[in-house]
Amino acid sequence: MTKKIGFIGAGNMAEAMIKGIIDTGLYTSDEIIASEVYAPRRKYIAEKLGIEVHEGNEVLAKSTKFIVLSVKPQQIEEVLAGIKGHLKKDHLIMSIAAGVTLATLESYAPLCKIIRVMPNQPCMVLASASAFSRGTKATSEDCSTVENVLKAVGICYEVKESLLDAVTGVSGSGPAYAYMMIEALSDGGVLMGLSRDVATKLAAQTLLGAAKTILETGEHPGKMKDIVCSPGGTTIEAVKVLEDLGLRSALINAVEAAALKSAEMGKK
Ligand SMILES: NC(=O)C1=CN([C@@H]2O[C@H](COP(=O)(O)OP(=O)(O)OC[C@H]3O[C@@H](n4cnc5c(N)ncnc54)[C@H](O)[C@@H]3O)[C@@H](O)[C@H]2O)C=CC1
Ligand SMILES: O=C(O)[C@@H]1CCC=N1
Repeated sequence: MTKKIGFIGAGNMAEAMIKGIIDTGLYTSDEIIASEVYAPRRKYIAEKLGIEVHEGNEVLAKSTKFIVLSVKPQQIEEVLAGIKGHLKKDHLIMSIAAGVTLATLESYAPLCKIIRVMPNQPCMVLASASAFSRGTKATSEDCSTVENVLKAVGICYEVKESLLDAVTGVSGSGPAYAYMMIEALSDGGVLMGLSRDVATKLAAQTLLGAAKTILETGEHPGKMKDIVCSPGGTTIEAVKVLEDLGLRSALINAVEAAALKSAEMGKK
């Protein structure tokens, strides 16, 4: 057991998390191992992040006690079946797969301690929002191990497993909604004559600034919205358009749709 952490599946999320963990100094690149079936991806990750990347998952299971399952939900069963013989009771498995329940994970790896996490993609810039639930064998120390990783790359909360679907709808899938908003705001800026580059940077910084304001002041978003809306001014004209077109209900329905999909995936 020479490595501190191992990622099975070196895709987008694994890359984002590993980059965040290295950048923040929690683990060094030589303390991290990954396994990945796709050869060009192995080469890319090894070169970009300077970590050991293997084709098979067995080496990884033998090299570390802390395994992150970062493959797609549909691949979890096959991956765990493939390394079952190497999984011992001191292995801690952190799954980030959407919709795969603790009960399902525990049925695939009955000896192991398991924690189910819903992170989000901005872990690569140390600004992720995650939540986790512990399985029946996971100890408080295991939760701390997982929290150390999640807190190194952002904020995290422990929640009841039944709430992880809601977390998926808000923050797991949420970056996609925010990227769409940035893209659309930028389109609006271009429509009104700004260059694409300036419009995108202004839009992104505006979402970042609004988010920082809520997190740092703890103020209600509605109160801050009111402060921006001058009586008879420009913003309230735009707010009326957004209300007429249903921005709020579109977002509420989007969160519900993603959460329901996550719950549906958990029933399989
Ligand atoms: N993309 C996102 O923003 C988020 C994704 N998640 C969850 O994270 C997990 C990974 O998602 P992504 O990184 O987006 O997917 P991805 O498709 O980019 O990464 C999965 C990687 O696993 C590799 N792989 C497939 N089978 C394998 C096997 N048997 N052994 C080793 N490697 C194998 C694939 O080649 C691929 O590189 C999913 O379960 C998803 O539900 C959770 C939160 C956010
Ligand atoms: O779309 C998905 O299924 C994954 C889980 C949350 C974000 N991406």
